[in-house]
Amino acid sequence: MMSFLLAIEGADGAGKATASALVVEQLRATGRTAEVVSFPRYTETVGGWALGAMLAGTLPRGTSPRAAAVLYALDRMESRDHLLATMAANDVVVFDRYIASNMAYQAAQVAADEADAMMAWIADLETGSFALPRPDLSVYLDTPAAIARGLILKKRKRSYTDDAFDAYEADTGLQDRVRTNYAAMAKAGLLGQWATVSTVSDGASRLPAEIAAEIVALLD
Ligand SMILES: Nc1ncnc2c1ncn2[C@@H]1O[C@H](COP(=O)(O)OP(=O)(O)OP(=O)(O)O)[C@@H](O)[C@H]1O
Ligand SMILES: Cc1cn([C@H]2C[C@H](O)[C@@H](COP(=O)(O)O)O2)c(=O)[nH]c1=O
Repeated sequence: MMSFLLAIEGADGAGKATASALVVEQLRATGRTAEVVSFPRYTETVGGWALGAMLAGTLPRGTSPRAAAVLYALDRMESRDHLLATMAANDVVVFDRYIASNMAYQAAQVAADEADAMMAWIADLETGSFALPRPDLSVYLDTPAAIARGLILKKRKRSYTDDAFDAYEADTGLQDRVRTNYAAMAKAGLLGQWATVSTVSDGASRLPAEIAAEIVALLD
């Protein structure tokens, strides 16, 4: 079975996990098989464990953007069998973050004139060297910074840290640059087709089920 690969992307606290779960629920209600695969897989892979330590700030040394990119790609590479099995068993696989996350976040941590090269290098590493499949559609959940910050505080306790904000979430400048990168990637169609879905209306969060329905409609 050829499954449709849908990537839900966005800054921290954009509402990706919530939307991904509801998209799967709504797809199943229409008779399609669907499952979420969430990256990083903190408790399932060596790369995921190392990323948890990096985000918790407990790694002994700082991690360069390129080294971090390799760890995120490694987490997906280690997940290859799980990914292929999920694809074989489902009409739609919904990624709660995928390769575009690596491109948006690591390009946000290098000089502006190196950002495009960083994105191209990551795309080549993951889809070329590591032979990971490209998404059929990436959806950028566009959530304003102030709202996303509030939603991060509502998140459940994480496996890798007790802190309210991990290292990337605490860096508001990084989050702003990540948003800029996502908007540019969606416009340029990097990695394939994109759609942008706003999660707010009149300055307030939209209902999660309504956001998910807009995403499901994109597949139809
Ligand atoms: N549209 C929404 N309206 C109200 N609350 C929401 C909405 N979307 C998500 N939330 C809540 O915000 C919190 C964070 O949401 P979620 O985990 O989906 O974000 P995320 O983008 O996956 O975060 P991260 O990438 O940082 O892990 C959760 O407690 C969730 O219930
Ligand atoms: C998959 C992936 C993630 N990141 C960044 C984005 C977040 O700040 C953290 C952890 O993700 P979570 O959704 O909060 O659990 O890691 C990244 O830089 N590159 C990636 O490939």
